[in-house]
Amino acid sequence: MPGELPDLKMLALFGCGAVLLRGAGCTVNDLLDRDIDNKVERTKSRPFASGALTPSQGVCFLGAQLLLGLGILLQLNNYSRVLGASSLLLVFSYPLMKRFTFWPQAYLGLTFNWGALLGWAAIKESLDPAVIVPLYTAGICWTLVYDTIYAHQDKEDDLKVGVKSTALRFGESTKQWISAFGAASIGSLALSGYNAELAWAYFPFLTAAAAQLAWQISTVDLSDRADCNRKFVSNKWFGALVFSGILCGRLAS
Ligand SMILES: CC(C)=CCC/C(C)=C/COP(=O)(O)OP(=O)(O)O
Ligand SMILES: O=C(O)c1ccc(O)cc1
Ligand SMILES: [Mg+2]
Repeated sequence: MPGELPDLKMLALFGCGAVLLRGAGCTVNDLLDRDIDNKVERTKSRPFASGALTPSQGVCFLGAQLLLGLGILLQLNNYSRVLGASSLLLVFSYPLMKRFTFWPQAYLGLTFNWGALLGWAAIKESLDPAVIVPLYTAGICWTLVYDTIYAHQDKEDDLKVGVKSTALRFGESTKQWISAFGAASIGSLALSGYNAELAWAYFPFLTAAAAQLAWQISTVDLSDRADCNRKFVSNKWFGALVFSGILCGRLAS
């Protein structure tokens, strides 16, 4: 509702759900990647890659994560329960994509941003295409930016172990590609906010978020692993700016 704070119970449920599902995604990913991760310096000390945990212990842990996730999903409306459960198809198939396509980052985008659809559905019991299509698109384009930067950390190792990524696909043209995806993300966020009738206060935050994105893309040294990681992590600020913009755009409307 315009001029109101978001439902705090929903915010808490989605906060916990995001942490749980991201965790479950990491468990699946690290289980399926254990024979790749043990050949790569950055990942070889992970629990399954190093043998500290057995795959069956991993499956039990995954079961616990998914059960807790189910506890959250059951508190939402029926429409959202189906939508939320269907995200598991993406979560379970994501780790396989890096074996087949140079665009696993796009698939991670489809997976990671499912929550945007779910959030809308949980409140409205429907999906309004004018808002959620550009919102989901914006999330996918944003993921393509930060996960391509992330993948540049591993490009030499990935070549050795036969893993594909947009970092390898884009190569020397990475900055042009991610600039285009960054611009598409900002444009789509503007359209989504406009269609959701957010107040003017949303747009200064979106402008600041665009500046943050432009800063990371223009300053990242793609041949420096530490800098790639730093710029990847800096996306928490991009997320915080967009979130604050939505909040203020709603309060001021
Ligand atoms: C909800 C989901 C799908 C969560 C998974 C997130 C994740 C770990 C992505 C990176 O995979 P990666 O194999 O490219 O990265 P790394 O090399 O760090 O394992
Ligand atoms: O949650 C992670 O570990 C993660 C998320 C996004 C990425 O692009 C890479 C890793
Ligand atoms: Mg991996």
